[in-house]
Amino acid sequence: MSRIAVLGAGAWGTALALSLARQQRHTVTLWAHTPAHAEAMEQTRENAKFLPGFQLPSDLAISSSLDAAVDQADVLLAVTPSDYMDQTIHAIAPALRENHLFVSASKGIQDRTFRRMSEVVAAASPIRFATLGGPSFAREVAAGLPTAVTLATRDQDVARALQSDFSSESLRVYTNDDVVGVELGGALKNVIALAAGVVDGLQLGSNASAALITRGMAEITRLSVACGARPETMAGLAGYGDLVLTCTGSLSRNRTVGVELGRGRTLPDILASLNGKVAEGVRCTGAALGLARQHGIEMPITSEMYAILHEGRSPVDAIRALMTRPGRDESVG
Ligand SMILES: NC(=O)C1=CN([C@@H]2O[C@H](COP(=O)(O)OP(=O)(O)OC[C@H]3O[C@@H](n4cnc5c(N)ncnc54)[C@H](OP(=O)(O)O)[C@@H]3O)[C@@H](O)[C@H]2O)C=CC1
Ligand SMILES: O=C(CO)COP(=O)(O)O
Repeated sequence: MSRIAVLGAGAWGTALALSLARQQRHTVTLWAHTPAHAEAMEQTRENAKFLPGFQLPSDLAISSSLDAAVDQADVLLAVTPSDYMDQTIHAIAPALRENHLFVSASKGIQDRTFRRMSEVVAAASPIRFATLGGPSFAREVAAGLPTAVTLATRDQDVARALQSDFSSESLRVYTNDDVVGVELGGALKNVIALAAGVVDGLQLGSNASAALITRGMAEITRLSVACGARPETMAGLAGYGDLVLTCTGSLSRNRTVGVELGRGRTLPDILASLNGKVAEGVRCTGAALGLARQHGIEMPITSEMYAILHEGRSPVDAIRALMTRPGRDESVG
């Protein structure tokens, strides 16, 4: 039994809190950063804003006090959008104890610094760290549908403890010591999912979709390995698994943003219709390119996606540019 604080009451934080609370062996608190959101969930026992349709069990505590949530927990499961990770770890740093474990379930890379979430956390605190990745739409986890995820940490004792805490009949948890690979797999697939959505929005067919996903994986792997990841991690749940899910699943917000771009809608219009829900790939595209430049890695799909998002490039021109690049040997990656 563990005392777990889920920091972030969006769709994913709520689904994980539900999954943990339903095991009936942990004490679980779900922290929302606004009192209004916490009060609404408390009154309705539902997260109508981000994950409607699922009843929150009465023993799942809801709080808008970060200090209280952290003080009463041993495991801190951070599920904010990645651009709030820095703010969150700095806010809780003074309250952290030696026995606290910090698990990041956010999928992103910090703007400007190009830091992964483990690096953002380590810059603020020496707390023991793990990251959760893999193909896991929040709604399906909340519905109790079978899901497999990867939990990565360099500390084997932490890996075993968290694997036991998170595992249930519907959530199968694999461990991995490749934190870099799991973090970059989760962050970079969002960029490729945007591009896969563009391909579908333009109705370019199944051949194009399969090619985009495969060549997307090639560039994700190139950059991740250059950053220290193992190639086999990229072939696992947090790499290929999450890429395939997000590029093909209709529940993906990143893919949905890409589909709408492909259909000709503008980015501000699409983002406004997300109503505060995060599509991490939109911000991560620039950070991924920055990281790639630091490592001298070519990222053609990511570059074209950046041009569509931020430089007014038309989706049709971006696809033409990708198709007419100089010939390449597939065996070099
Ligand atoms: N949705 C999914 O299926 C999955 C999402 N993820 C990842 O989980 C992370 C969170 O995504 P998700 O739960 O979907 O988010 P949602 O789009 O559902 O919700 C947005 C979240 O942003 C939070 N937020 C807004 N402003 C702040 C702030 N100032 N400080 C802290 N939090 C803030 C909201 O908190 P509040 O509720 O308190 O207002 C809410 O939790 C992302 O990195 C995403 O990639 C990973 C796997 C699956
Ligand atoms: O990361 C996810 C599933 O593993 C969710 O993807 P989206 O953020 O695109 O919805």
